[in-house]
Amino acid sequence: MADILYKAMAKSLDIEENSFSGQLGDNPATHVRFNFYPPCSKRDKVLGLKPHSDRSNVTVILQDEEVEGLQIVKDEKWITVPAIPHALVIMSIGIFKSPLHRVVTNTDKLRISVAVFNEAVPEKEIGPVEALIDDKRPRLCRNVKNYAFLN
Ligand SMILES: O=C(O)CCC(=O)C(=O)O
Ligand SMILES: [Fe+2]
Repeated sequence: MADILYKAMAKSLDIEENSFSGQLGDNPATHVRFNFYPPCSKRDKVLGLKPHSDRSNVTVILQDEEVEGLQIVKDEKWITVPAIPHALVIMSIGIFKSPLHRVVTNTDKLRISVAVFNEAVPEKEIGPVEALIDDKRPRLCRNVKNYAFLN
């Protein structure tokens, strides 16, 4: 699925279809995290997951269909991502922003989510796609290997 997303992202930027997937190679690393948030009586004091950005190239989240909790920062405010049945939340880095996000707790309902992280294997060097760099949009970071260890 990540490959389909990388290709769609490249297409939307009008660059060669394999610009992102080509960099990650044939076998990018996929990690899956199952999150379980028990009900919490101190909702105002306890977070399910503290504010963070994912280090992956793309994160796909299957949220609990009934219980909201995921929030992202937009215009310096926390906004709740709606829980839409069967919909996936997709986060990325770079031009497609990786929002700072957190999970708030719920007083009487537990919440479950599944996050799938797709990223380059450590020995693969990744960096900004050359076709996206120009005078108006200069390179913002160097190429890196062992990306996971830098985080
Ligand atoms: O539970 C969620 O909706 C988000 C989980 C998350 O951000 C993560 O596992 O990195
Ligand atoms: Fe996350």
